[in-house]
Amino acid sequence: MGRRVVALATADEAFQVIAAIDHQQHPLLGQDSGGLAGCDLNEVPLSADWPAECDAAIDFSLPDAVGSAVANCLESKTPLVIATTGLSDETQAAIAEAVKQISIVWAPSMSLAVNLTMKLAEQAAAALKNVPGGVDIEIIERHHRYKVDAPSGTALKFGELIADQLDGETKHVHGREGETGQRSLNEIGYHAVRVGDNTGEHTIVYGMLGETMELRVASSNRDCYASGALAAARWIQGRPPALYSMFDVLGLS
Ligand SMILES: NC(=O)C1=CN([C@@H]2O[C@H](COP(=O)(O)OP(=O)(O)OC[C@H]3O[C@@H](n4cnc5c(N)ncnc54)[C@H](OP(=O)(O)O)[C@@H]3O)[C@@H](O)[C@H]2O)C=CC1
Ligand SMILES: O=C(O)C1=N[C@H](C(=O)O)C[C@H](O)C1
Repeated sequence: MGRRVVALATADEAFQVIAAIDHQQHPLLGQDSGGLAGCDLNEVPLSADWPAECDAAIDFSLPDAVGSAVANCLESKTPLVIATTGLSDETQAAIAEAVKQISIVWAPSMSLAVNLTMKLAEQAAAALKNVPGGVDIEIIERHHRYKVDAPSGTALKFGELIADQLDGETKHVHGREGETGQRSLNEIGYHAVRVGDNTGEHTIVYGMLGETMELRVASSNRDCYASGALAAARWIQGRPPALYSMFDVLGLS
């Protein structure tokens, strides 16, 4: 994702890439980040050091690395866009503390289509929850074989938003195996498929007695996430310290 953010930012006059950051041991440190991203050389070498100041930072990294991005942005008072998924409770607590001083956009999907589908999924859950016979809601996500967290942050967010629309307590069930017994009506099922180079696909199934409805959103490359993160970096300029979501950025709140 870092490569696509650098490539799209380089191609857009509204942005100037001033740093490209990876960890201390990365074998490509020192190489031109434009070259690594497959675009024009930009004389910004891949580095482990954060700049003293910049207008905004975008984090697509690993769950364990997000804490250091938050700490660095706090030090330089830099607005931060966090796209990394699978964050620990500790990192989430660090974000909650940081937003007292800096503005942060945090979302499991930067894609416009995904965020719009989340709104439709909420609406569908609210409309179908009292249907005669009940509705079974299952979330199926597909991603590339390299993905390290499951289910996707996006699938978890879909589940959270849908659960908020349902009555009573929702059980979140991850996969099924063996003698599971009959499905209860108060659960949301999650299924994480890992296949090839799939760049991200989510299907929300609403199964009723007599008919089934599905909402599906799929990317064909990863630029929807990179361009969404850049839009968030632009949107966050001048915002007061707070935790924002892509719903805020996209005007979907
Ligand atoms: N919100 C959204 O729209 C999207 C979110 N994502 C999420 O973004 C994250 C990154 O995805 P992706 O780009 O595919 O993952 P990659 O593994 O391809 O890239 C992560 C990069 O972060 C580097 N890294 C590791 N530790 C640190 C550190 N301490 N500081 C800086 N960089 C570090 C890794 O280095 P090394 O390779 O050496 O480990 C690697 O280069 C995932 O959590 C993914 O789920 C992905 C797409 C969209
Ligand atoms: O790792 C990925 O690729 C993606 N991760 C995000 C997630 O976990 O939801 C977003 C997107 O689906 C791509």
